[in-house]
Amino acid sequence: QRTSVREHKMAATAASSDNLNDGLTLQMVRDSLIRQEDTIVFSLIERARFPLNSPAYDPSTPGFCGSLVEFFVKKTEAVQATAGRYENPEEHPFFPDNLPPSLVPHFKYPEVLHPAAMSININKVIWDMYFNKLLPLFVAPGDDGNYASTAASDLECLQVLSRRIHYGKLVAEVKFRNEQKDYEPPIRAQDRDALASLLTFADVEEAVKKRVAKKAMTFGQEVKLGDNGDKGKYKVDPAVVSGLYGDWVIPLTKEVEIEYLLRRLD
Ligand SMILES: C=C(O[C@@H]1C=C(C(=O)O)C=C[C@H]1O)C(=O)O
Repeated sequence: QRTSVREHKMAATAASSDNLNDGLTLQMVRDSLIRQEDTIVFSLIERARFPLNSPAYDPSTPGFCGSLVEFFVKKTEAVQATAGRYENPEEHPFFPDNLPPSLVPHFKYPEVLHPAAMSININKVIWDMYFNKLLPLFVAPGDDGNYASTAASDLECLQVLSRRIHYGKLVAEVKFRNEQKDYEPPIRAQDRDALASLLTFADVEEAVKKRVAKKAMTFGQEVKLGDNGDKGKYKVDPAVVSGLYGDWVIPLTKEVEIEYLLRRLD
């Protein structure tokens, strides 16, 4: 389901099409982002099976020291940390404080990124965007009592969005390597705006927004035998998905790219 740096590297070795020492190309990174769109759209569709279920977000749920969702995410992240999830540089916890250590044998992930990448985690912003802005746009109001399944679905959405957005580190690394001479002056000047315009490809962004809307139509239609289903009725509104990308996913990915580049010469 996931395309990791390791898979990119294996593909790169097979294709041997590039002279970078680990063979990573912007096209490979973009192909992974495109694949991740499928997972994101499906996760939103899964979450939309449940209504809002606001008791899951009540910050004063007795016995939980925070909301049920917070409790669920913290406990799940602790289990996943023990199983080694956050040893992978592509994974970022939402509650990084006091996570237990991994108990699985150390795997040597390829060192593609500058070490400063480790200090970048914008999951607080992603959490706030997801619960306060996005969720009310694509789930129906109401309460069906399925709070644990709702929390599990929320965590899935949060993790896939976080992975996509933090992939900006890899995007930035490849762009930096491809055009080092252009990137160095604004990095030395710590000039965010200049970096933002260097790394922006408006045509790619437009294509991403159109494609995710199309994926929401394709994956979110009612599939029926014998007729063409309910035309125009989708499990998640395609406009909400392209809005999610245009308003948050793309800008936050670029924010990660900029944060990474600012530290790239440290
Ligand atoms: C991720 C990239 O960087 C920027 C962000 C994009 C995105 O988040 O989809 C698309 C184009 C660029 O403006 C990229 O160039 O692919």
